[in-house]
Amino acid sequence: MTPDANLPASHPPVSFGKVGVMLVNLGTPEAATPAAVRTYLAEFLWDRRVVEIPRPVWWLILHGIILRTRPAKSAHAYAQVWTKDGSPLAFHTKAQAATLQAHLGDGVVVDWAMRYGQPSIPAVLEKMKAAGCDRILVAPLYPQFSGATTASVIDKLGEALAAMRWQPAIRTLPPYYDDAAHIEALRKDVAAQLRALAFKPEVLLLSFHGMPERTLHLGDPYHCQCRKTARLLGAALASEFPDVRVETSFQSRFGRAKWLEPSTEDVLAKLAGEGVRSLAIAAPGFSSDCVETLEELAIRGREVFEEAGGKDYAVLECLNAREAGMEMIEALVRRELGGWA
Ligand SMILES: C=CC1=C(C)c2cc3[nH]c(cc4nc(cc5[nH]c(cc1n2)c(C)c5CCC(=O)O)C(CCC(=O)O)=C4C)c(C)c3C=C
Ligand SMILES: [Fe+2]
Ligand SMILES: [Fe+2]
Repeated sequence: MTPDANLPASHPPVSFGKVGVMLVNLGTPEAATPAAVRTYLAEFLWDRRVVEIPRPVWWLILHGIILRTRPAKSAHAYAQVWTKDGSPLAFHTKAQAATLQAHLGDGVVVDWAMRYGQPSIPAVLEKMKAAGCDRILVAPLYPQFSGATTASVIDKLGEALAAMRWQPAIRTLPPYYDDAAHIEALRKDVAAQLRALAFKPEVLLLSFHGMPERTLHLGDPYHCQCRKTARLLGAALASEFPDVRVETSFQSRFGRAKWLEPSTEDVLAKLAGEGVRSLAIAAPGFSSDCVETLEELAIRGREVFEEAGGKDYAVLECLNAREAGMEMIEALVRRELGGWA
């Protein structure tokens, strides 16, 4: 459709007809400094989907305690994994979008956004609209659904759409925790990395990000979806690695409430204490490496395992923008675009 010659000069450009795909991940600080981490955490931890404590009480705890202490500690963790291209999470998400763009070709506009911080979902939505997109697939890059992650992306999207006069048609990518394409991508990628290790691990630990346990009792499917991913991946790996025992755990505990168990830290110490000497760890709940895999698992996890008597320890890479993961994302996206592109 061509712009209407009778439009007043003040009218924004009007063009239609393209399809957009927006990959969305969590978000990350702009720099590995306490100030930048504070800004990031202030937005992230104020989200009602993330912390469900009533607001006035939570404001006092967040601003009175957490934002005074945690930024320095977290900035130290980020500083250990920061790259010349910035935060690993942003770096990998950007690479995934570029690779997907190359796979899908110029007929589709691919971009990436972050739930917290930049590039924001509203800004990318406006950018896609300006590029002529009138149909947009929003793909939260979380295999397992949780209120704190997937639903929060949809909240932000709804908020952005509510502020737009003319808006595109929207589809969202469903969780893909048990999708055959996802399990096969994980199997291929994990198997290749296990084969390349200098040692044969006795245990493959699948570590997922944790959630407060009460969210499970309130009906959040996250825990069950993590368990199913782990069961399917374990079964898929069994024929090539019959002697590797697969275990599951939950990492990154935050706050005082009870979180999903068993905790990754406890499992690492327990396994080493029971005599396990060699262990590989994978994080199939993260679509890309980030501070939680590169610092918490690769640095602190190793310390826990070695201090408890473990010897050989390896953290496998997430799917990132490598072939197996990108083929899977492409397949899921193409399926969702059916009839659109
Ligand atoms: C993969 C799924 C994730 C779930 C579920 C999740 C829940 C969740 N997280 C916090 C608190 C923090 N998470 C932090 C980092 C972080 N979390 C995820 C993913 C999930 N979080 C990712 C990918 C990252 C890495 C971001 C990066 O920049 O690399 C952090 C910040 C780091 C720190 O200070 O430890 C916090 C805080 C809660 C409270 C929660 C569920 C309620
Ligand atoms: Fe988190
Ligand atoms: Fe963490």
